[in-house]
Amino acid sequence: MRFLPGQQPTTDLTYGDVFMVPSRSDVTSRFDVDLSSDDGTGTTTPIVVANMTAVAGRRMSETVARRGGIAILPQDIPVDVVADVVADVKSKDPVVETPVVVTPADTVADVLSLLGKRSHGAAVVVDSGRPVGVVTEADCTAVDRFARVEAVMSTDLVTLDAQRIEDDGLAATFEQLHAAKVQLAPVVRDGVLAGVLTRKGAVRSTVYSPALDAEGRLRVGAAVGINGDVAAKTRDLLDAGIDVLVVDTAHGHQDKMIAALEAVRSVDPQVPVVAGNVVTAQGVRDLAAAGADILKVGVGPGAMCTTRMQTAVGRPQFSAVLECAAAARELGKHVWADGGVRHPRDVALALAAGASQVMVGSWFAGTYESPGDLHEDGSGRLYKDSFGMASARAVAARTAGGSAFDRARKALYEEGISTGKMYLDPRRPGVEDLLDEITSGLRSSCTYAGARTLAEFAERATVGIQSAAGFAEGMPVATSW
Ligand SMILES: NC(=O)C1=CN([C@@H]2O[C@H](COP(=O)(O)OP(=O)(O)OC[C@H]3O[C@@H](n4cnc5c(N)ncnc54)[C@H](OP(=O)(O)O)[C@@H]3O)[C@@H](O)[C@H]2O)C=CC1
Ligand SMILES: Nc1nc2c(ncn2[C@@H]2O[C@H](COP(=O)(O)O)[C@@H](O)[C@H]2O)c(=O)[nH]1
Ligand SMILES: [K+]
Repeated sequence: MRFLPGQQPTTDLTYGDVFMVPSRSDVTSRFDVDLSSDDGTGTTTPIVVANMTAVAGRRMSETVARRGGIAILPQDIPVDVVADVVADVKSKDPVVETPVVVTPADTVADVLSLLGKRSHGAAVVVDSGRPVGVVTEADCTAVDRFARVEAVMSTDLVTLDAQRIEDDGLAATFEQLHAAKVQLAPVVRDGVLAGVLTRKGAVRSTVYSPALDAEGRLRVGAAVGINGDVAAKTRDLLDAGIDVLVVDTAHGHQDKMIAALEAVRSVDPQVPVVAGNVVTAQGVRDLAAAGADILKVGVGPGAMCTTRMQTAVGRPQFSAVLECAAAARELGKHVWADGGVRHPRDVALALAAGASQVMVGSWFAGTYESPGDLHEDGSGRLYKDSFGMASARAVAARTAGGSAFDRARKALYEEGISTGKMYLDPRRPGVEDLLDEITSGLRSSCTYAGARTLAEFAERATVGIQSAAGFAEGMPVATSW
């Protein structure tokens, strides 16, 4: 990446401070851009779901890996639960999606409480393993909430055979759904429900490639903190089958992190080890020397984060990524840009600055696939609760096993908000909708720069510095001014 001629920055910059100019390009289609990362994590979409309790769980992990990204399960989740989630994610099909399933005897209230778990807008009704109907939210309106599913479901079913999907291909399957005027259909194998395929899912599976391990199963990562028996926890996580290990703490450039990395290396992990967070070249060098393959960059840009207000510590994220990526490149290492991503442009800028991937937290909290319960705010808008991993809420959960005295001491150090409210975008309520928005923006950014790969993008991108008015000019204007 280079700055426009004459524009060497004299101050640290964040995503909003910069823009990219187009360069002459011989990339004629956005579909020709390869978004795979080159950092050894096996992702084909450079998006990592942040290890936050309000964001990364089993549905998120499965859904994002199917579209080429990877989720990191938070350090606060007990290891046996991580093992269970990893096994579950790895049991999922890379193309056929996991449906919401109900039985004919369930109630409309049951359906309504479950529909928001996935983005399909429908549940499959199953009897003895076989699909017998489909029920949508529309089927559940203006009926008694205790009405049984069998009374409201539609039974003129279009089902897809798993083998035929493979034989005919996804484009033909899409046409079949289109001709039948349905948005989704249960997928069966020997008559038994194997999953569901939506029209959008069929299209997406032709545009994205899933992030798969050597055995063709979806990938998922997990985080470990720097306290306690780091080697033992690492061993347990590796035994659970994780594909990436993130060693995570707020202040990554500290001796305890270096000791934690030594503990991690002592168990000889055969998966990439990510460590952070840092924002300086020296932080990169020290953690790389201690054994990190990938450095996680970002102090204070996170939406749930109060570190900068509490401590004045941090660094505007674009400059932090730029400096850390340059230092990492010299060592043959990589960086992940972690936090502060609110628009697709931020992802493009982080990658232009040299990150191999971008970590997204709070933005993804506001989706059907995040772990939280769906709430309605009284005006009809849907939202989910989000909270920082250093918030009082998370600290209380993390220290639950400690003595009351220790918990009271820890509670003094709150560096995150406990009460974030992340609204679902009615036009993009699912995480795949956000991935579509991000990756289409990013593919387009790459063609503007004349890049076919992310490595070419980081090399070719030309960046300028803008005023607040420059940034505002780029905003769409939906009503007259
Ligand atoms: N990217 C960011 O800007 C930030 C991210 N977070 C996230 O919150 C989660 C919890 O992290 P964390 O608070 O580190 O908790 P951890 O449970 O990982 O513990 C941090 C350890 O580091 C010690 N420590 C020393 N200096 C600091 C410091 N300035 N800030 C925090 N700990 C320090 C603590 O000791 P002692 O308690 O005795 O001081 C403790 O032993 C992580 O997921 C982290 O990524 C949190 C804040 C900022
Ligand atoms: N200072 C804090 N940082 C936090 C906290 N919880 C998470 N984080 C960091 O934010 C990113 C995600 O950023 P986002 O803008 O996408 O939400 C995450 O990966 C952590 O590094 C916190 O409580 N305090
Ligand atoms: K912030």
